[in-house]
Amino acid sequence: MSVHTEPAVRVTGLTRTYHADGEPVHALAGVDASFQRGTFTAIMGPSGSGKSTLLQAAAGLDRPTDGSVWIGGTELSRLSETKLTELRRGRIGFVFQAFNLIGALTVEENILLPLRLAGARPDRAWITQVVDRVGLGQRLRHRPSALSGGQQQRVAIARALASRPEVIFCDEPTGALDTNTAAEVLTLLRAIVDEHGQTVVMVTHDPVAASYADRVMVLADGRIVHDMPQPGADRIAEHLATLGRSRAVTR
Ligand SMILES: Nc1ncnc2c1ncn2[C@@H]1O[C@H](COP(=O)(O)OP(=O)(O)OP(=O)(O)O)[C@@H](O)[C@H]1O
Repeated sequence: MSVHTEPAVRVTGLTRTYHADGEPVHALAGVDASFQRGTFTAIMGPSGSGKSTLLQAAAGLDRPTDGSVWIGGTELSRLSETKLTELRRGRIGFVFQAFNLIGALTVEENILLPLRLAGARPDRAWITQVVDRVGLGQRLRHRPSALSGGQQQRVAIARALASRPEVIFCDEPTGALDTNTAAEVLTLLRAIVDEHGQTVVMVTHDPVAASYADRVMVLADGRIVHDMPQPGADRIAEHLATLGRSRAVTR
């Protein structure tokens, strides 16, 4: 497979079984998916359908029970914990709903932290571009507590971009933001894909947030039940409602 055409992320036969009170819970029941470079995918589905589990496994934060995860040409299950940590720091960005910034560090220190932990020298030209893109040039010396929620999430996005990762995973990145601030953050994610060719995979419950993506994948009971090119917020909402009705009938 050519280096240029291989997907940024590929998962095959991905299975994750938890055990709760001795009973198996099949959070992922065999998921196959590829995420091409320079694309923005939204992952949706009812609560408990396996969205976060898929994201965590694809990002190497959790080891699947079975199946494979590829980041570019690297298969994660073959890596030692040390190599997996290195890969996460250098080749993957992660944006959380709760921002997860370090309160004692400045905005600039937060953005550079993953590079420092990796012992990597920051690419100053790239960092300047990222800071400009997220609009935080005047805030670099501030602490996160002095910023609004939207600004804090933009710091988290800059931090995720600092190492020029192959993919950025976002778990409900706008879940804690009001509508206008959410729109700013989603516009930024869209621009990162369009202007920098980044790959973004985002879990969201919000059809409007998903309408910023190129593709919408819907999970139910640990499986992909819809995988569609951007259908628009109204059709996304219809698909989710249909799913809710059919699940209600089958239970
Ligand atoms: N650590 C765990 N131990 C046991 N079961 C778990 C664990 N983590 C997740 N699960 C179960 O796995 C299933 C999938 O969970 P997951 O968090 O991936 O769903 P989700 O689609 O992200 O849900 P939500 O939209 O509510 O965040 C659920 O049934 C959940 O209860």
